[in-house]
Amino acid sequence: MYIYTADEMKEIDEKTIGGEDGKSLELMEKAAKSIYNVLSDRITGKKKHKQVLAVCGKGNNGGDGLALSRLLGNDGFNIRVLMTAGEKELKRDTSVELKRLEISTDNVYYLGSSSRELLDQIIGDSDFIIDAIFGTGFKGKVDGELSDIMLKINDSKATVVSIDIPSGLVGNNGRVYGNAIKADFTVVVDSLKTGNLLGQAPDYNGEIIVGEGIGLDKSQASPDKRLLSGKTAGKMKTRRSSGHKYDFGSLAIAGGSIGMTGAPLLSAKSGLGSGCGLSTVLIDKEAYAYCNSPWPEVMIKPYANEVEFEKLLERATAAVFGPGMGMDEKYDKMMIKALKRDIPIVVDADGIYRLNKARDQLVLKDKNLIITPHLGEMAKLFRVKTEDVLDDPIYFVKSAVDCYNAVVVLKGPCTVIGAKNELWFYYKPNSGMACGGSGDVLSGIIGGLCAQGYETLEAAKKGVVIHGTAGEFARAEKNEWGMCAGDIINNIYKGIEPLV
Ligand SMILES: NC(=O)C1=CN([C@@H]2O[C@H](COP(=O)(O)OP(=O)(O)OC[C@H]3O[C@@H](n4cnc5c(N)ncnc54)[C@H](O)[C@@H]3O)[C@@H](O)[C@H]2O)[C@@H](O)CC1
Ligand SMILES: [K+]
Repeated sequence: MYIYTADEMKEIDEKTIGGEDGKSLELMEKAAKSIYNVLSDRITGKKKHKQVLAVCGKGNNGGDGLALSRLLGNDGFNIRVLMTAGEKELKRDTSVELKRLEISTDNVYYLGSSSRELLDQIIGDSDFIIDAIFGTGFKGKVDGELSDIMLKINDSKATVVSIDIPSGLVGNNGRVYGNAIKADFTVVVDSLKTGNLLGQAPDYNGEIIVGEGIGLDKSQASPDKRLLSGKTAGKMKTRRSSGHKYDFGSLAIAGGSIGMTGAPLLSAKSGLGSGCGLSTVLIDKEAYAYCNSPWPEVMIKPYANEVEFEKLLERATAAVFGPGMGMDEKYDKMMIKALKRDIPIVVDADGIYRLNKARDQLVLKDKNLIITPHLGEMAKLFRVKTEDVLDDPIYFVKSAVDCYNAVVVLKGPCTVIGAKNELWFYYKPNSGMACGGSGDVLSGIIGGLCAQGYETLEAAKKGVVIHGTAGEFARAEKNEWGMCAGDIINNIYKGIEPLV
């Protein structure tokens, strides 16, 4: 499934309409029908007693909401409409849809004209609220009376259905700068937009359902963004029954420092969990004394200097560099040694900001490099603020791909994987994954897959899916509060199963 930015979608809309009279209204009707088809499966009960309040803005999203209201009205629902813009401000098609609705003017309310008591009352006694205030054309911040109305809707008992995107979210990046609607369902028109997945979208979307296509002309769109899932991650390679441990690769994890020896251990254990034959933590001699492993299957080898470090790397078929390593400059030399080896390397955590320094000293052109930053690490890599990355994560992923000739995994509730000319979005919000060690587990899985011979993009895609699925199983066992990195590790095998 392809994903578009709101700007790309606007171009597609314009190309489809192509100045043809009536075409945009036809698309609006198709959008409404596709949303209606999704909803009719989900809205049950005696329709004639159900109150629907459609809250509609001046743009095409508002028009979609009005056209949908007509279909729901024909179906037996009681329809009321709250317009958030005056009649004269409405876009032409939206104005046409308001007339087509043909409901009594008593049931059409206007923000700014109707009293707050009355609006609070109609919000309070609605069973369903259709959120068609803003769609992907929204930019900026919601404030004033509209913001109060949104909060009222969010607090109401009604089931809230957002059309295309919860109103108040920015269509390109999913950011919320003021208030926004919190939906129970978001019914996306035709195709997912990046704003449905990124930024704060997971806190507002509710369940996301993509409606059927509305016949948009995408012939000139050249899409590069796709949804990553168990299906698009591809299958695991079969394992040779007669194979021995060296056939399944040897992973080295360089990391750990005093107080942070657990990070490389989590990564090493996860590498083994992903099927790799051997997993070894390479740790600074000083920190070695503090390294207590609960896993005897993980080897731990200390080094005193970069020469010893390089020697220990010799047998590795892939490496993870950075978990729990700390900021000490002495590790810069180890990083250069690691990157000079002709093996795939996952640079994670404290390794990431070092890449900036190492870049001038290395030829990264033909390297099999994977970088796995979270938002803050991406910001550090480019010496910008975290907010800047949130504003345009796609730009930073693409820039990191180009700067470092790497596969880039920007971790978050929607993880974005970037490679040359392609981007993959893995949308699996799970607040239980937001805990120390979860990233180490991911780098270990990806490293373990690289050690077994999966190429970098394939390892990143599979690794992200395995990690996310393992996290879902951990959540099912222990909930989002109770789960921790060790629980994700214990479920890696369940994350692999769908890919076998
Ligand atoms: N061609 C069409 O008719 C189609 C329209 N579609 C719908 O149209 C939506 C996009 O429509 P539009 O581009 O008209 O815009 P929207 O309906 O998303 O709403 C934005 C409107 O509010 C204004 N606005 C933007 N930021 C604002 C702010 N901070 N405060 C106040 N007003 C602000 C904009 O100027 C615009 O008029 C999609 O989300 C989708 O729902 C789709 O159904 C596909 C087909
Ligand atoms: K909306």
